Amino acid sequence: MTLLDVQDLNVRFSTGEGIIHASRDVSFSLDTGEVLGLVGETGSGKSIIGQAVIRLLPSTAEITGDISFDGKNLNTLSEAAMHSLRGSSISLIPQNPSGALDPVARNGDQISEIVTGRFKKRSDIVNRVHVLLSSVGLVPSVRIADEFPHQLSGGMRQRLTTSIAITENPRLIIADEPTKGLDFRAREMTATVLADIQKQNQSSLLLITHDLDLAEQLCARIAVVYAGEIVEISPVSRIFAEPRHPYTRALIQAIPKNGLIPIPGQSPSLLDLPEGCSFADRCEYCADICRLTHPEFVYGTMNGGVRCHHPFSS
Ligand SMILES: Nc1ncnc2c1ncn2[C@@H]1O[C@H](COP(=O)(O)OP(=O)(O)OP(=O)(O)O)[C@@H](O)[C@H]1O
Repeated sequence: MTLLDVQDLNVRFSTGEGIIHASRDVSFSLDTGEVLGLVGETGSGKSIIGQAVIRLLPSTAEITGDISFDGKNLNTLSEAAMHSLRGSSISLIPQNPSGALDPVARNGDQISEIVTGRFKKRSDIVNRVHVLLSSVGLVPSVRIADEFPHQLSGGMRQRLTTSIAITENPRLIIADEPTKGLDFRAREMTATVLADIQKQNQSSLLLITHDLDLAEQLCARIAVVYAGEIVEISPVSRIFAEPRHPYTRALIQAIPKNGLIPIPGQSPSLLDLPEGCSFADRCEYCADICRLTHPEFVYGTMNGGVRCHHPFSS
C-alpha cells in the first residue's frame, strides 16, 4: 500500500545569481514498510526532496507539486497539523547530528522531553529512554543517558539522533546521509540499527545517501538523482546488475569495489541547466537528440523507469 506519493515536485530558490532549480519534476512513491534509496552525487538535490516531504524547506523555497502521505495532501495541511505529524508519523534523521542535539541537555533528557506527554509515571519515562537508547546500541544506557552529546563519538551521536527520530514509532523515517563521516565500524552499526528499526516497526524508510553500498544493503528500490531530477528508479536487485541510465552505470563503476572509475566532468550548475539531457556533457553515448531535447521519464516494468533517450536495454 502506498504511504508516500510525490508527484512533479519542483523546488526553486531565487538568488542574486539567478534561479537554482534544486528539484525538477520529481515523482516517486513509497509503500508501507518499503526502503527506498535516493542516491547521487553531492549537490544533486537529494536532501531537498527529504526536506520537502517533511515540509522543512526554508521559506525562500518556491515549491510546486503534490505530496501525499497516508492519503493526506501535505501541501494543504495547516502548519499545526504538519507539526503534529512531524515526529509522530514522519521523522527526519538529520544530516548533521551535532546541529540537531541540544549541547547542554543530557542525552537521556533529549529523548524524555519528547516522551513526557505520553507517560504519567516518571519510571515509565525513564524506562522508555533506556529502551530507545539500547535499541540503537547506546549501552550501557544508564551511563549514556546521564552524559552529554559532546561525550559521545560521531557514530554514537548519529545513533542518538536516530533514537530521537524513532521515539514515537513514526511510519516514515527520512534518514539524510546517516553514515556521513563515520568510520567503518560506526557505519556498519548505523546500517544495522536502521535495518532493525525499520523491520521491527514496519516503518517506511527514505534513505538519502551517496553511499551506494549502504543503499544496496538496505534498500528495496533505488532512485538515482542527477542535477535535481530522478534519472532512474529500479529495484535494488536489478539496478546494480542492469543499470539502464549511463549515469547510474557510471556511479556503480565509481564504487571502490567496482574499480573506482571516476565519472569524467562535472554535473551542470543548477543555475544554468542545459536544454537537452542534463548528463549529456559527461555521457559517452551522447547523440544529437540528447543535446536538443530534454528526455522524459519513461515508466517501465517492476515499479521503475528511466529518463534517457538511449537507455541500456533491460
Ligand atoms: N536554502 C537554499 N538556498 C539556495 N540554494 C539551496 C538551498 N538549499 C539547497 N540549495 C541548493 O540546492 C541544491 C541541492 O542541495 P541538496 O542539499 O539537496 O543536495 P544533496 O544532493 O543532498 O547534496 P549533499 O549530498 O551534499 O547533501 C544545491 O545546489 C544547493 O546549493
